[in-house]
Amino acid sequence: MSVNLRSVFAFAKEYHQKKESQKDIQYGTAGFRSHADNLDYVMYRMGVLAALRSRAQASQAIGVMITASHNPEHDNGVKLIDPHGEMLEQRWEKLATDLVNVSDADLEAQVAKICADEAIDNNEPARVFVGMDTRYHSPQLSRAVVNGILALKGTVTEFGIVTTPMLHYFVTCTNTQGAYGVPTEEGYVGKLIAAFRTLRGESNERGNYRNQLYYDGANGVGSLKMLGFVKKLNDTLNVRVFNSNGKINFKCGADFVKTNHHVPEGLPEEALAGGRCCSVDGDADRVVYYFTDADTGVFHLLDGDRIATLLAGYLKDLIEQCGVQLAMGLVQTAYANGASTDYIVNRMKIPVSCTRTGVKHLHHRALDYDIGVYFEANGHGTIIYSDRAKQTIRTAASDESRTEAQRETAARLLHFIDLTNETVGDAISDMLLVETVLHAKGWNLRDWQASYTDLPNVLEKVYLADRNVITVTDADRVVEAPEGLQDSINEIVAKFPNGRSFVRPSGTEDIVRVYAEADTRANAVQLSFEVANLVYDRAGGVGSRPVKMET
Ligand SMILES: CC(=O)N[C@H]1[C@@H](OP(=O)(O)O)O[C@H](CO)[C@@H](O)[C@@H]1O
Ligand SMILES: [Mg+2]
Repeated sequence: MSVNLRSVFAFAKEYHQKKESQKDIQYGTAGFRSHADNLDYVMYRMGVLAALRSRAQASQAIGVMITASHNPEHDNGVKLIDPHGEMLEQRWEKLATDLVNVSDADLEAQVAKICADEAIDNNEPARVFVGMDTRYHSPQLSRAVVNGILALKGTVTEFGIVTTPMLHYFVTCTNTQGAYGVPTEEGYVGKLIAAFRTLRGESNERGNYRNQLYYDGANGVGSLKMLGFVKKLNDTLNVRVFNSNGKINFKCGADFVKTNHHVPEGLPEEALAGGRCCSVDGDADRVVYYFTDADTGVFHLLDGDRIATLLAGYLKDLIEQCGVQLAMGLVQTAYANGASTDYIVNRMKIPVSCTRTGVKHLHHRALDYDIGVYFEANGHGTIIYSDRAKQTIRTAASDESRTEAQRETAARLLHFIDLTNETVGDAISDMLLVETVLHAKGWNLRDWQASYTDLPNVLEKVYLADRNVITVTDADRVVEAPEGLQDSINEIVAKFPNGRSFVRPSGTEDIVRVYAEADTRANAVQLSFEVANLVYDRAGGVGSRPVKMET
């Protein structure tokens, strides 16, 4: 097989043209994201790049996921998945950005340059997996990706509509020759359900834990797939799925619930009486829990920080019980609530590190531990176990010198590992892990919430003429430019007890995010208001000034 690079250009010129007026875009926190109307040429070129990436990685399978996750319906996006199921290597993000931003006329030369720089032999096979979310424009964009792969004579496997974490899983299973599981939807569902059933044991209820969950599917692929799970779960877990047929992420889903601190629309009336609820996002890689107090009507959120503490605490107990020595650590971002960090370090005695925003950074850091638990506050995260950890636990499960209880605990840990989608944050897998721990402890959400009290916090958006005038360092916590801005933020923060605030340009939207937390809601709101206005003044704010949020 020989590849004529001219075909890449000819194909693009004929079917996937880039407009002259198209502005440059960047491979951001989670790939390219934009209005769906602007993405056809981006998709085509990402198909081309995925084929090149596969060849650069000894013809291993590469994933291309078409989704804009929690963004509104009119947006779409694309992200690439590397051979081990992780996000695309950062060096290649730059290649992706450059490839997307050249003109059609320069496309052939740009592809040739990547081939030369990366020593890619286009006679080698290229293997690419393609998946998409439920947005109505995803199938059309998927055609563009497939055409890009075919222009480079790659082999395409189309998985159709899948969650982002499912596609990561398929890539990993394939490149491990099945060691991680069977790379099909049945293989994925079967692995999770088998582990979940075993961990649940005989009884579906225990202590304060009730076998009823209300699940907001964000009108996306997460609801579609959950409905499939529900059939197979039988009564092991009663899940009532809602928001399965409307506009994606519209007044629902994990991002809406976390950002607005409010129940989603569509929540069944009965759930308001203290029912255990969760929301996933548009591509089902995030999950948050919540309940409404039946007596007071107050809404309580259990976010990604909370999920991290629940899972890490449970794992720590199991590890101690089975008497193995494994180093465990937790990874957060600057958006983690200060109270959660304090609880993990001082009460749970688990080391915590803080990385830049974006799961690729957290995942990378979590690899430093035998058992690395990482979660963003918004509910995106997972647990990864080193080969050493798996081997140690496997040995303990059959070690006759240990007590029977220790062996059983080790066996339980192995099922817990099987229930985890280690490749990336996975709303469904994470939800089943949370359900497993709550069931084991006999907890309702109030019991879970009692472990620590969140500091009141605010997350706000500020619109600037160019968000990139703000640059940050130290895991997003310190502003480098414009000069002097950080000093001014520090002066404001110092006025508030337990105050903390930072700003950074978003990697997924054309905005700057301001985060603030303090001892009271009123103080968090005031702190955020002052910092947002400071940023608006010093960094070129556009549109109306930031207003004060409700307290
Ligand atoms: C504050 C926040 O939640 N930021 C999100 C958001 O990134 P931004 O770069 O902040 O837009 O989307 C990312 C992708 O889903 C996610 O990883 C990240 O945590
Ligand atoms: Mg998502």
